Amino acid sequence: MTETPSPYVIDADTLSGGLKPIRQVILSLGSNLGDREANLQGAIDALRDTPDVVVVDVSPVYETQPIGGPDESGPYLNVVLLADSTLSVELLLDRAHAVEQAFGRERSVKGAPRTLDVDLITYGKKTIESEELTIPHPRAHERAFVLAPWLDIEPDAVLLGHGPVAELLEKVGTEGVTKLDLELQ
Ligand SMILES: Nc1ncnc2c1ncn2[C@@H]1O[C@H](COP(=O)(O)OP(=O)(O)OP(=O)(O)O)[C@@H](O)[C@H]1O
Ligand SMILES: Nc1nc2c(c(=O)[nH]1)N=C(CO)CN2
Repeated sequence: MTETPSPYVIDADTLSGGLKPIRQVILSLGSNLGDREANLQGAIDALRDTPDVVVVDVSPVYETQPIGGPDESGPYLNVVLLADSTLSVELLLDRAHAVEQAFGRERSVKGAPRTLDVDLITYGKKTIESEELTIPHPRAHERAFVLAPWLDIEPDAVLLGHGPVAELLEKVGTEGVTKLDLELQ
């Protein structure tokens, strides 16, 4: 007797053939050197131009006092992006670094003023701990410059391993973090 394949049984090979899961990712962008607004807008444009990355929302712009870094560091402009992506987390980090480079980012001492910083805050519900990458970002939970703009675009956001972003921001406080009347696209 020959067996006719059931049309209702999903073939796992077909599913894995080229189909990759879509992850919701949160990215934090910061600039405290040069034309800060142009740097952030350029970075958003570059991320929008990235294949397999769809920028879903951009937070309002915040002006924030620098955390760490040399004494002469000036204030940052910070935004948070919500995006959907089928890129692997490694490719996403590569792209983040390429975008930083394109905007003249120089890597000198840790925390030095920078034209552009792109941090991966979360990548779906994944936790990752490798030499190059820690996901969720290990300092996101204590950074009002990440939490405040994130909360604006995702009021019920939860930071994996730490809890609701609204509660984290309440703990950290919003001193030194000012929402500007400025929206980037
Ligand atoms: N979640 C992450 N997002 C971005 N970079 C990360 C992450 N986890 C680890 N890294 C690694 O951190 C390295 C240093 O990043 P970077 O120079 O932007 O640090 P920083 O912005 O000065 O400080 P911070 O890490 O506190 O934001 C990167 O080369 C990258 O490999
Ligand atoms: N206000 C502010 N401070 C920072 C920032 C930043 O984006 N904003 N980024 C840092 C390294 O990622 C270190 N300190």
